[in-house]
Amino acid sequence: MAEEVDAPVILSNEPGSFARSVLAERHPALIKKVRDAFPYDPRRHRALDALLAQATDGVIEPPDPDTHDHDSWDAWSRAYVGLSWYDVPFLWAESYFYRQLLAAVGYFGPGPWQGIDPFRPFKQAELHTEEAAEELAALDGLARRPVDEQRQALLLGSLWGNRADLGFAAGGGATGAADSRLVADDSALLWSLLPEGGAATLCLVADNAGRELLPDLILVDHLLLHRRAERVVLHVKPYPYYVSDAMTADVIDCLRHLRGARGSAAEVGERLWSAMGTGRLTVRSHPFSCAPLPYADMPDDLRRELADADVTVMKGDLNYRRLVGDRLWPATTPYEERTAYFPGPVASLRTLKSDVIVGLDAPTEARLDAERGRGWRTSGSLALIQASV
Ligand SMILES: O=P(O)(O)OC[C@@]1(O)O[C@H](CO)[C@@H](O)[C@@H]1O
Repeated sequence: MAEEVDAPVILSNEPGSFARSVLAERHPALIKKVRDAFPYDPRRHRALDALLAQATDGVIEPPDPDTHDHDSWDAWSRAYVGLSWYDVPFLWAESYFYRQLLAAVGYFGPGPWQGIDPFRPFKQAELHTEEAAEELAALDGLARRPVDEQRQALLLGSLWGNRADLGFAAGGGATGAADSRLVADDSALLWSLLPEGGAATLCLVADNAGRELLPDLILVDHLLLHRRAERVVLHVKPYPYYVSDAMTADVIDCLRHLRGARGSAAEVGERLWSAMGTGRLTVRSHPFSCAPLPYADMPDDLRRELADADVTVMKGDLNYRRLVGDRLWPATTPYEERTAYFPGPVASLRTLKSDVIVGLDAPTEARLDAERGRGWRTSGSLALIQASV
């Protein structure tokens, strides 16, 4: 969809910028981490080394002709092949990096490494942390609180769960900053879209696995149990992406983990397991979830599907960038304006981990700039709940 906009697209070539640090520091560190986490053969090592050289000092190479997604990536990369990774849109460069990393480790196969998620060890470790255990144990106390209070607490749990992003942690970002707060809170509008007994369909576009997906699933259970949603469609990624993004395997891991816990957490796990069996909870993995494109360019089948939902909730920073467009918008650009193309009501639950932000009022922006300098946009210590109908 062609759009008349003049906000600059985010590239990674500005010295000192957040985007540049992701390509120059985060991606090389990630290659090393993946290389060390598996006993890859010499061929995989060579492919990873080649990707490291290419992505840091080289130019963009075309996708391998033998891969299943060659045609899509060939079309998406035509304008960028031969250019420096730093001179193309940040969103595109990151997405292609993850796709090339998977190709390097043999994920797309055929071969012995086909389907082996290179990020799985890190996602698994997340599930078994002390913090994750404490969060599940806290559900027993929450179950004794009034239902409205539970619902709001679970919404905030799902929102702040977005800080548990392993790509972000690899870049040294805050994971539990003390100065956390919301810069926008449309939760009342969001709840008005999910009235009790309203037989709503909620589409939840998930972000990270592990410590973000657990609270997402716990929120979903609450909404199904208390009839704020009759049906929930959970969108996950079809392949490993942005380190810790959730796939179907990660949903299953979380459900098993919940069922194996004690008390309220185990009950949540049992209910969600049955909800998948009855179709009240469905998992979807649309190929567009890993496309290097904004949601404004979503294909018609996905558009139709999202149009059927009473509300779509987008989790996380990357979904936010794709929803409003990965550009340096004035922060006071209305969220409604940037999401006007969306086929139904949409909400964002996101901690702020990149330069993109819309929907702020001018005094809030001025206060944040004065109090925190420009770093507030990327530190992960602030969050927002935005919605438009
Ligand atoms: O979507 P998520 O998990 O909330 O965040 C993904 C993220 O860490 O990745 C990008 C850098 O790699 C940032 O834009 C963003 O903060």
